[in-house]
This record gives sequence, C-alpha cells and structure tokens, in this order.
Amino acid sequence: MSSYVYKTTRRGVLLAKTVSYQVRLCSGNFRHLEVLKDENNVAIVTMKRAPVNSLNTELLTEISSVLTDLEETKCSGMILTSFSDKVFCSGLDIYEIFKSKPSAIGTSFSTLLEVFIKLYGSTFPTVAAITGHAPAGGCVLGLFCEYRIMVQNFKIGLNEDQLGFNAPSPIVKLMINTIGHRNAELALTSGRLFTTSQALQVGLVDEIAKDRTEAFEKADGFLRRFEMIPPLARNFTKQSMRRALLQDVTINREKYTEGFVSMISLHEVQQSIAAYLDNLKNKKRNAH
Ligand SMILES: CCCC/C=C\CC(=O)SCCNC(=O)CCNC(=O)[C@H](O)C(C)(C)COP(=O)(O)OP(=O)(O)OC[C@H]1O[C@@H](n2cnc3c(N)ncnc32)[C@H](O)[C@@H]1OP(=O)(O)O
Repeated sequence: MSSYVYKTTRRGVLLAKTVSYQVRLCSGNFRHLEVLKDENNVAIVTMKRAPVNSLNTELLTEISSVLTDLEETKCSGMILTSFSDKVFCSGLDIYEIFKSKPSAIGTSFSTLLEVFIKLYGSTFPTVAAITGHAPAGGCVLGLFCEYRIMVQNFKIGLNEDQLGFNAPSPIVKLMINTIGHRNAELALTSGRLFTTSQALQVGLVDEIAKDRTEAFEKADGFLRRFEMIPPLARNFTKQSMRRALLQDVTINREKYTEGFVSMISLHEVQQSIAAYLDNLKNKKRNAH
C-alpha cells in the first residue's frame, strides 16, 4: 500500500511511506476523510475529496461526525489537512449553490455552520496544516481552527465578493477577530486572496512552511505547547474567548441559513456565480 501516513511523535513528525502499526484509524467509515490517531490521541484529519476538496454536504457531514467522535474519545489535539499538495480546500461546492434548490443550498450552509460550532468550539486544540490554496470556505475551515500553518506560494482569503455575494456576519466576525477590523474590511470588500507571505503579515496565518513535512512539524510543535497546560484550564479559557460568537451561531443558525439561501437565490447572484464559473473554466483552458 502506498498511501502516506503522518505520524506525530514527541520528537516531531515523521512522514512515513508505510502503514504504521502505531497509528490507528478512527472509528467511522468515511468516504472523503482519512482519520488517523497516534499513541498520544492526536488526530490527523485529512480531507480527500478529489480534485480540490470542495465542501459538499457529504464532506461537511463527515467532518461534523468526526468532530463528535473526537470529542467523545477525548482527543488531545487535531491537525486538519488535505490530501493535495496544491489545494487545501476550494470552499463550498459551487455546484451545490449554483442553480440549486433552496433546500439544497440551505442544507449545505447549515452543515457548514454545524462544523463552525463543533470545530470552533472544540475542547481540544486544533491546527490547520494548509498544504495548498484555501479560498472562501477553505479559509473559513482554517479560521475555525486555533492556529494556521500554510505552505508557501499559495493563496488564502474570503473571496466571496468576487462570486457576487457577501460573507455572512459570523464569518465576517471571525475574520475581524483574526486580522482586525481595518484589514478585514479591505480584504472582504475586494474579495482579496492573500499569498501565503501576505497572509502571514496580516495575521491570517500564524506560520509559513516550506512544504507539507515542515507544516506537520510546525503543527506538532503547536500542539506540544499545551503538554504542560492542564486541559481543563486551557479549555475554559478557549471557551470563554469564543463564547459570544459560538452562542450567536448556535442561536441564530436557522436565521443565518435563511439569509444565505435568500442571498444566493437572487437572480443577480446566480448570474455572478455563472460568470465566475465561466472565468474559472477559461483560466483552465488558457493554461493548457
Ligand atoms: C464566507 C463563508 C460563507 C459561505 C462559505 C463559502 C462560500 C464558498 O466557499 S463559495 C466557493 C468559492 N470557491 C472558490 O472561489 C474557489 C474556486 N476554485 C479555484 O479558485 C480553483 O479551482 C483552485 C485554486 C481551488 C484550484 O485550482 P486548480 O488546481 O487549477 O484546479 P481547477 O481550477 O482546474 O479546478 C479543478 C476542478 O475543480 C472544480 N472546482 C474548483 N473549485 C470548486 C468549488 N469550490 N466547487 C466545485 N467545484 C470546484 C473546477 O471547476 C474544476 O472542475 P472541472 O473543470 O470539471 O475539472
């Protein structure tokens, strides 16, 4: 078997071309995720929905159920990453929000908010090893984590305005909390995608890695910071800092979902998405 297994150890992270007997698979049968746990109960959750990890409802539901499993099994930390060395996650599956029924758009967005609540509010430390581009919902997944390490020479950001709609308010708040009001306003209104080094400068990511292996070493380093910190204290502090936003999303999930569906269903927005998709296809054609 030739799949790679990333094994965290006290001395760092080994990238081993092996099926490691010390790493066990998390329970659950996932189509788009690989979930490994090491002997310290650190989980490595790898999204593997080819080609670009677009977040359809199925993938979002799988992420949500892994998060429940990790809480139940008292996971001591989680690294979220991608199978791809080019794309971390391309955001919501555009085909679930383009020319789709309101109910499908609603389910997709509501499931994203479910992941928001569980990942942003997790009791265990979380880190995103961003091994490639992370536009829109891809950036959002990273923002749900506590720390972001991004491989150099990719792009990340909330480019929703380029698609013709705006990022909903809890996502805007998350961005403001991360990069500050001024930077967030400038970035969001222009749908800006930052290069890895620009993202570091503005605080959208916390560290840069030269490649996947270094990203994992740094992710492991982040998790090891908490080895000597009592988990209960750490979690109380985390929850107290995140409570306001978590409560807002939990209480208003339905309202935010309805708002998102209404916005996406607008004729002008659907036209913008169509133009964006054309542009994406043309770029691809011109590249060949
Ligand atoms: C703010 C939060 C509120 C709502 C949350 C989120 C909203 C969203 O997330 S909307 C989605 C926004 N996403 C994007 O704008 C990303 C668009 N994609 C890209 O920029 C590039 O594809 C990417 C840089 C990710 C990768 O580039 P390449 O490696 O060059 O691949 P291709 O562009 O050739 O793409 C391959 C294949 O995948 C399809 N694709 C890409 N992104 C998506 C997507 N988000 N959903 C569905 N499908 C996607 C793309 O069309 C290609 O398909 P084929 O042409 O059939 O091969």
